[in-house]
Amino acid sequence: MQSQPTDVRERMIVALDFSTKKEVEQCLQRLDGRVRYVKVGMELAYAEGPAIVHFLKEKGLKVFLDLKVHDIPNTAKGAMRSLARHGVDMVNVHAAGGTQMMAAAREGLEQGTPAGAARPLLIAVTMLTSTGKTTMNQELAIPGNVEDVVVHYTMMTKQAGLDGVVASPLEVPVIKQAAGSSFLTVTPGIRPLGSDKGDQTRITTPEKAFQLGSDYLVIGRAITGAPDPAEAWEKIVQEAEAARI
Ligand SMILES: O=c1ccn([C@@H]2O[C@H](COP(=O)(O)O)[C@@H](O)[C@H]2O)c(=O)[nH]1
Repeated sequence: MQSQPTDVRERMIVALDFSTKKEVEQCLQRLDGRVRYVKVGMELAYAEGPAIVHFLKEKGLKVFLDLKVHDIPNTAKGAMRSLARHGVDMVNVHAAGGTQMMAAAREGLEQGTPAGAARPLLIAVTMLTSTGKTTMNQELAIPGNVEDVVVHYTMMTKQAGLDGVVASPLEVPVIKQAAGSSFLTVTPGIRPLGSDKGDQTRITTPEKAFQLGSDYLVIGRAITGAPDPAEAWEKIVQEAEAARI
């Protein structure tokens, strides 16, 4: 099992939700060497392909390739085998694909990891942070509380041999209680005080997310959409450090 880095800067993953390499370059320039871990999601990966991952790795950044694989086990396995070749640090699947699919994904990732290289971390999305109880109950037809479903998916994920889960920071205490403190939690839904909630539902502030025990915070628009991204980054770091996280 993995342990979290001690420096908060290494635990902040900036979501590069852009559609061109140029926008990525501009954003990194404005962050002026601060960022250490970035997330490449579907928008950027589909637009720029694997070259964008190699570009970011050459800059010395850690890369979470957030493609949320969700398919039959054989296809998920093949997808992970291919993704492993690109030298990323973290990849993911949807836990809703089931235990068999997640175990197959892990197998594919192991097969595709080049000899001598470390296998990328493999985590599973529990319930998207944009989803609230009403949507989960009525549209997805999943009864109960979001927290209980997140814990259920977490235990499936652990059983399948993955390294951790994606969830809201609000669920981190129950995840750690159920799966153990070393089971990784990667948490989007981060909103500094006064920032726009947008399409997210299960949110909290960066400071609170650290206090709740999130291993990694995924932060997109609060940094990339700020008038001064470097200032937004520094404010989060300073607040975390002031709270002695
Ligand atoms: O449950 C999930 C899973 C992934 N995400 C991703 O995180 C970022 C969040 O961006 P913000 O701008 O900070 O809202 C985004 O790339 C999502 O695809 C998530 O939000 N929730």
